[in-house]
Amino acid sequence: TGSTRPQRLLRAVQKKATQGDPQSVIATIDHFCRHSEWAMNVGDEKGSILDSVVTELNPSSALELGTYCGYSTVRIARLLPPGSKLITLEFNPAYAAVARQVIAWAGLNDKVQLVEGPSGDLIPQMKELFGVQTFDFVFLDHWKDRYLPDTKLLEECGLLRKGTVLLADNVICPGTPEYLEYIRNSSRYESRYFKSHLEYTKVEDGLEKSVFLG
Ligand SMILES: O=C(NCc1cccc(CNc2ccc3[nH]ncc3c2)c1)c1cc(-c2ccc(F)cc2)cc(O)c1O
Ligand SMILES: [Mg+2]
Repeated sequence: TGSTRPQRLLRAVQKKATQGDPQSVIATIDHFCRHSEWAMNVGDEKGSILDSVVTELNPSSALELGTYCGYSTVRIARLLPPGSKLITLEFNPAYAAVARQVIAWAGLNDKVQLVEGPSGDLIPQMKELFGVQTFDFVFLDHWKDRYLPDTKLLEECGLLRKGTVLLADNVICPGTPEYLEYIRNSSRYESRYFKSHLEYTKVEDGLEKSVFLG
């Protein structure tokens, strides 16, 4: 029984990145994915767009759907102001186990709460389980056919407020057609597409930024 790709990614982080230095964790993962093994992290190009959206918003409460190895978790959490919280949901226990160690290596445990389970079950429990009122920022990067149902669930559970920003990865590749159709035609959102590339490739992909209007 050999190692998995997430485990090899984690080993690279623990070998090459500086403990407590989120930027070196990000750089190590990007190098690993570019020169050793591709992995489905948001990557450096789309990651810079993610950084600018988070920096401009300066969110106190943030939600990430789809942790994977924790790359975007680290990108987001490193930019959060003191006292703010990022809740990240991961369904796959093996991914969650790797992500916990990547987040710890980056020294971001006090800003991140990783919760294992499916978004469909956890979103309705956010208020009672985690004392969340509403989210200022949501990053969608989990199963692409869950983007739309989970966005509707966030609305129904009163977890969005006027001005909440949703940022969706992979709206071109692999693609989220139903989500794009809904969000771009809904009068309750103001959306903008940020053209980019699929992580570590020349294939087109992009991020859709949508502001909830209430
Ligand atoms: O599919 C993707 N990511 C989602 C994903 C995928 C697998 C497992 C999980 C398990 N995690 C999970 C699931 C359900 C969940 N519910 N609540 C939380 C939660 C968490 C999540 C993806 C694919 C590609 C891609 C691949 C190949 C290719 F050629 C081009 C592009 C690029 C990306 O950037 C991607 O993000
Ligand atoms: Mg993605």
